[in-house]
Formats: sequence, C-alpha cells, structure tokens
Amino acid sequence: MASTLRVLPGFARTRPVLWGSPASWSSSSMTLAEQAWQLFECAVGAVMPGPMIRRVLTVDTETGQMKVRDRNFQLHHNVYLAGFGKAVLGMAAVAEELLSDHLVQGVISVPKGIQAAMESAGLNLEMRVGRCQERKVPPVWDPMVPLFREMLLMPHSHIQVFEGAKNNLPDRDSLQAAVAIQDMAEGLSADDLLLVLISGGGSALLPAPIPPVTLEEKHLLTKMLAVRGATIQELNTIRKALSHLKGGGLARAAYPAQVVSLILSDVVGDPLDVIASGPTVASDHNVQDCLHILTRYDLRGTLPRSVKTVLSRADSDPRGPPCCGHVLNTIIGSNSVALAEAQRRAEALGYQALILSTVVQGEVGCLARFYGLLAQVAILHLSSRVGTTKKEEEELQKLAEELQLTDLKLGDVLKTLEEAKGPVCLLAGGEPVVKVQGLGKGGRNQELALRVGVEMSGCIGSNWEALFLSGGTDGQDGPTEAAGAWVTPGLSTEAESEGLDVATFLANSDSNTFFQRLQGGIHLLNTGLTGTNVMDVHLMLLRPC
Ligand SMILES: Nc1ncnc2c1ncn2[C@@H]1O[C@H](COP(=O)(O)OP(=O)(O)OP(=O)(O)O)[C@@H](O)[C@H]1O
Ligand SMILES: O=C(O)[C@H](O)CO
Repeated sequence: MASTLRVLPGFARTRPVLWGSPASWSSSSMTLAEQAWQLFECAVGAVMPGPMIRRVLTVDTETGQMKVRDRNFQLHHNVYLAGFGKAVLGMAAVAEELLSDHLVQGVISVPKGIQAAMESAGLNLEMRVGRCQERKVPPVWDPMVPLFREMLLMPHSHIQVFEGAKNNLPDRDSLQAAVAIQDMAEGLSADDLLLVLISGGGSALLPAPIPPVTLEEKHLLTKMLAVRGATIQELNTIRKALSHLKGGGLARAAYPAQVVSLILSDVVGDPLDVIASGPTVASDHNVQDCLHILTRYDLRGTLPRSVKTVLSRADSDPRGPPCCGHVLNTIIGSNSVALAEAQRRAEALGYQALILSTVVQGEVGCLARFYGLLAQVAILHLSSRVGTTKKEEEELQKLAEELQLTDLKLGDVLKTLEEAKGPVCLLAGGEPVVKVQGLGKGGRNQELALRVGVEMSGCIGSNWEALFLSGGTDGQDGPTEAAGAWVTPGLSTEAESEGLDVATFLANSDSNTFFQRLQGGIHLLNTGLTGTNVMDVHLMLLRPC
C-alpha cells in the first residue's frame, strides 16, 4: 500500500462537479460520470469500518450487554481484542469506542505505514472538501469525511499497534505481532471474551510458523506458490498447515474464553476458512490436500526439510481438530454489501438496478469482451430491438461460462432489459486477474476499464449514453495512486484525437499512464486509500440521451 496519498486532485481541478448531499442535486442534472462516482462512493461507504461494525455490534455500556447480530454476551470489563488485516485499524478504533471500559487490552497487526497514511488521507480529504466549499463547488467524496475521522485510535488507547508485512509479505514485525496476540490469547480464562477483527491481508500479518519451519522458509514457499499462479484457497491451505494460529489455531489458543470474530471478506464467495487463513475457523484440510497442491505447482522436490517434517506429523497432531464450539464467526462486510448499497443509490437516482454477479474472477481481456458485448446487447434490448441479438446473446453466454460467473442469470437480465423503460444500472464485483506484460504502470481496474472502453465503441451512434466504471474498494489499484477508472464508448476516438495509441499502452500493461494522459486524467478514480477492502466494484450505466 502506498503511504503517500492524493485525493481526487485531477477530478476536482479539471471540472466543476455536482456532488454533495443527494437531496440537493437533482439526478437529471448530473452527468453519467458524476452518478457513477456517487455509486462507487456509496458502495465503498457501506463497507467502511465504522458503518460496518456499528451495523452488527452494539454495546449497552451501563448494563454491559453486547449484541452481535442476534447473539447476546454479558460483558464485565473482560474483553480482549485481537486484529489483523488491512482494514483492521479503523475496525479496532470503532470497536474500542463501542466497548468503552469493558475493553481490557488489545493487540492489532496492520500494514506498515497505515496509521500515517490514514491520517494524511483524512486530512487531504478535509482540506479538499474545505477548498470546494470556499469555491462554492459541491465536493466529491465528502460523505467520507466523518468516516475517516473515526479510523484512528484515540490517544491512550488500550490497543497496542504493530505495523508490518510490507508489500503483503510476512516479516519480523508481523511475527512479533503474532507472538503478542498468541500470548494474550493463551492467557485468557473462561470468564473472558476475545473479540477478533479480521480482514484481507491478515495471513501475512499473523505469521506463526510451526518449528522447525522458519519465517523465511514459509515466506519463500508462499511466494513460490503465488508466482506459479496458486489460488488464494490453495495458498491458504498450505499456510494453515504450517502455522500455529491459522486454520482455527487462534481460537484454540484462546480456549476456554469465548471468541467472537468479526470478518471483512476479501475473497470471492466469503469462505470463512479462507479469509486471512481462518484463524478462528476449524480447518478441514489434511496433509494429502497440501501434497496435491505442492505437486500441482511442481514444488514437492524442492521442499525444505522443515516443511516435510511439519507436514509429516500434521495428521497425527496431538492437538487434534480445533475446538470451535466457543466461537462465533460472522461476516460483517463483503463485496455483496457494497453492491447492494450501490444498487439502492442507483434506484434512488432513477435507475433500474441489477446485480449481475458477485463472483467475478476471470481474466480481464475476456471480462472486457463480456462487458463490451453486454453493453451493446443491452442497448439493443432497451431500444426494443431484441430479435437482432441472437448471435451476440450466445456469445455472451459462452463468455459468462468461460468466466465462471456461476451466479449470473443472463436470461433474466436480458428479459429485464427488454422490459425496462428508462435508465439501467448493471453492477458486479469480485477480483479478476491480469497477465502483466511489459514494464508499464497499471492495475486490474484501470486495465479492465481501458479494455471495456475499446469494446464499447460498438455502442456509438445509439440513442443511449453508456458508461463503465471499475474501482478497487481499497482505493489503490495495483501499484498506482488511483482506485480505478471510468470510460464511455467514445474512449478510442478521444484517445486517437490526443495521439494516444491504446494498443501500445495495453501491450505494455500501462493503463495508468494512459488514463493520466487522457483528458488531463479526468477518467481516473483518485480516491486515496479508503481503509477498507472488499475487492473490486464494476458498474455500467445506460441512460437514454
Ligand atoms: N502494470 C499493471 N497493469 C495491470 N495490472 C497490474 C499491473 N501491475 C500489477 N497489476 C495487478 O495488480 C494486482 C495487485 O494489486 P493490489 O495491490 O491492488 O492487489 P490486491 O490483490 O488487490 O490486494 P488487495 O487484496 O489488498 O486488494 C495484481 O493482480 C496484479 O496483477
Ligand atoms: O490474508 C489473506 O489470506 C488474503 O487477503 C485473503 O483473505
């Protein structure tokens, strides 16, 4: 994660925008780009740590009644807090405020530089909103200001913060954090309650290798798996087998204390045992699963002796299966929550809004063809020219199968489009993959947007305006300062008129440079780090001209 932040400079500088409280701006006076920005903001706002934690956790500090969804817990100054993940700083700050003096002690492991980054993100945002107000221009992203204010721990907090795992890799600092968390958990009694805050990036922030495996060996093995294309499910199966705290290990360490885990999902399908390698979830993988994975990536022959030793004794592990009867695991935020909020906002803006899929995972080139074709077919359906699209619909179905969009009901979507009378918003989310080639600067959201922009040129000439936006909810798309980008069918023409050759930028994985140059960067989503992460949001807006 970058520790330097810029919040919306390009957008605020280059165009007067109509943002601010939805009530004060009529939806018809907003451009498509302004509406798309607002929907992205709503999606991210719904999964910011504050709103997320407050939705599921309430504490009556007088009576000591803590409620997590429909479960009640009696507190009596007996709560301990452990947290690890990229979004955990803000989650911990809000949890500490709610728990008040029922919180005895806390330890969190968060990415290096995150406290300074969040502080400066909040300050930048407030300054920019202030400048907009002085110039009487409605500010972009302003509902985020109070959400940023509550993301930092108070002075004299009871929570000890460890920053580590630079570049999402386990290191000495995160190892130290894991030791502190393990020590705290092991010291708890049946009278105590351990509140565990978990988000993406938690695996690297909680390394506890089982000896004789060393941190370096574990680091090297996970890196080798990652570069060979192992999925997060495969990676975390191996991590669990080699760790004291993953795969239910933290729950085991805290026994007999009650454990309540609040989990922000960054994995498609929200599998509890995969997110951050499931430290409070019983693991049902065995050594055979690990050996299959290591064989698949041709790593069996090069395994360090220590790894072989740990794997060979795993099935006869005297610790036995982790006892998780004392644990409540609950997902508090996910891509679906973000999309549902964007859907609500789109409906309020007058759109018929549909969620296409929350499990988008395929390759961006294939996904861009899908979205480009969908835009064309959708416009023909909306224009009551249904009969003309049979071939395209078959192609769409094939692409959906290739992309494994298992939750997409294409027939229903097309029927809804056929019957729709006005503007339509199509939403989807997940985490597609990019094959990086060349030395350019980009991210999967910007690359997807660029490719979709090209594919959408077939929509030019219709009576419908179209826009596609792709943004990472964490505010950082790959190693760039943008969260993503938005495009319209005119992209190729605009690029050509500015002498930008799209094919050359794509061949060099240079989508960020492309968008920085195109029209002074107005297509970039420069949100700055958001302090949350539920993968990516894709949205397509179609509105009659
Ligand atoms: N030049 C590039 N063009 C396109 N994509 C890139 C480029 N460089 C890196 N990427 C992609 O960026 C991704 C890594 O970025 P990022 O830090 O946003 O990771 P992430 O997996 O989204 O992490 P997190 O789970 O925290 O969101 C990888 O999928 C990689 O393929
Ligand atoms: O930390 C991890 O394991 C990944 O971010 C998936 O949750």
